[in-house]
Amino acid sequence: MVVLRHISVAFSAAMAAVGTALFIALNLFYKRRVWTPESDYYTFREEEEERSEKQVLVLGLDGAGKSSVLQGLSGAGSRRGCRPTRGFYFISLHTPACQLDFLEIGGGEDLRMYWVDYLRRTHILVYVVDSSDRGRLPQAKDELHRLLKADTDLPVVVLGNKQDKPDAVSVPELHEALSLSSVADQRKLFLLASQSGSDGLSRTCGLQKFQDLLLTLV
Ligand SMILES: Nc1nc2c(ncn2[C@@H]2O[C@H](COP(=O)(O)OP(=O)(O)OP(=O)(O)O)[C@@H](O)[C@H]2O)c(=O)[nH]1
Ligand SMILES: [Mg+2]
Repeated sequence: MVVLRHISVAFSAAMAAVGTALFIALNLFYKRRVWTPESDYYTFREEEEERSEKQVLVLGLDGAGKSSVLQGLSGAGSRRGCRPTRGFYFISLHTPACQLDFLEIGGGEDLRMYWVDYLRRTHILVYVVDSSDRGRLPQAKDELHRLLKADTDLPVVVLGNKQDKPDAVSVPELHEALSLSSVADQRKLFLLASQSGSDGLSRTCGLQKFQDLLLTLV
């Protein structure tokens, strides 16, 4: 009986020792996986990047005023007669909430086929229309609807640009010409008037208002 009791005590002690060792090993492993300063730092960086950099894709027919709008936003002021964008134009805006990365792709016919490829990585689409180019409004509408079909969720801000021109169509006319009423029920869609000469954007839709709207949408 005494021998059996000794064996039982020894067995219990051995089990307790194995359990403790297992507990310490698991604890160390778990801590190393989750709590090392490095993993903490990378998790923080991923969250930080996720939170702080938002992509805004800027599209529209050639000559609509995309680069001029972006120059106005960047504070550089719009250079009248700036050159057509032959590829990309990029600016970043630093706001207290996040960094807005604007990417314009040129509106020339040869570049439009690439537009849809950039929808996937963007948070908002800004579509610029020359309100005074009445002859090309149907084309601007077709290109816009092609993009809307390719991405059915993306928030969209349409800028009816060149409102300073005497022959510019009004915002309600533009709404009609671009067939926006059907779209507005399906996604977040805004139509703003703009003019992008010197401080033009701040005079019409308002730089701060435009920026605030983008920040609510990202
Ligand atoms: N009157 C007037 N002219 C504008 C306005 N915005 C742009 N422009 C002029 O329109 C022309 C074309 O402007 P851009 O900004 O180069 O047009 P874009 O859409 O970037 O054109 P691409 O790069 O070729 O796709 C330039 O001569 C601008 O100065 C505006 O609000 N009013
Ligand atoms: Mg341009």
